[in-house]
Amino acid sequence: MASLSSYVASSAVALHDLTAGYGSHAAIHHVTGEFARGSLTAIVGPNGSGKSTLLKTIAGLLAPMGGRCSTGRQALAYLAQISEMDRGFPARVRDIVALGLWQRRGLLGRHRAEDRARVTDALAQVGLEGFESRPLDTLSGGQLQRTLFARVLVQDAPLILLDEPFNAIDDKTIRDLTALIGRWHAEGRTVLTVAHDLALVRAHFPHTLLLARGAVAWGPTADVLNEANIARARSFQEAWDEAAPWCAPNGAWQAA
Ligand SMILES: Nc1ncnc2c1ncn2[C@@H]1O[C@H](COP(=O)(O)OP(=O)(O)OP(=O)(O)O)[C@@H](O)[C@H]1O
Repeated sequence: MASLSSYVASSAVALHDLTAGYGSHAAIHHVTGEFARGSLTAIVGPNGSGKSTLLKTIAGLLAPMGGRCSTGRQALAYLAQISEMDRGFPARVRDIVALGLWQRRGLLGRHRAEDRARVTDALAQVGLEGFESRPLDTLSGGQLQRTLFARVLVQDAPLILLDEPFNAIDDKTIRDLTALIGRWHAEGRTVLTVAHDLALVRAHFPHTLLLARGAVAWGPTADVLNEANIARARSFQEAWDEAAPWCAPNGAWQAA
């Protein structure tokens, strides 16, 4: 068996017996596995199964309650669910996209001509030419998601975490954004995407993690998304008990 250090080095994200949640409530339990460098993985599961919690923990926004989550300190781009965003924030499209530069320039750093060109180029790549000055609160849902993808483009990170990027957007936007995700994958980046549409996952994501507070199945999408696994994930959800102790002592949610 590989040592933990070689295991971590060969992966972009390594989870070891990871438990994470809020206060005393563990939302994900005893998850162990790795996202290989350069892999493209969909994270699927019922509502409340811990998908966003896992992404937030990988992004470093939540500390593990138990176990470990290692990203090897590589730069990462994290896109929260659009519903978590304050659409009334007084900003223009160019400001939101330029936030992707902060690791390079600092939050208050002056932007150079090359930075402005980068922002303009990223907007063109997501089909938003000429949108630089548009206030955030005038964008449609699809335009906002395209703006956020432009920010990820500008960030140029090797690890990309996307939380439900296909929610409430039309088919054309979904096609354009999945093409962009496919390009990031072809460039060798590691991409983790929370998604609900299993047909879309089967068509575009080579790997899948099926989550129901623990990893029900994790591997090639065709192996993971079978009827038995999907039914198992659903049954975990139906068995959910809000008053349960914070964590099954034997890691009962873990994949068999
Ligand atoms: N900030 C929070 N404080 C307390 N509990 C939370 C918080 N955020 C999420 N939870 C709880 O953690 C559990 C997992 O939530 P999470 O958002 O990770 O699920 P999800 O799989 O992303 O769901 P969905 O598909 O509905 O977005 C749920 O029971 C949820 O109520």
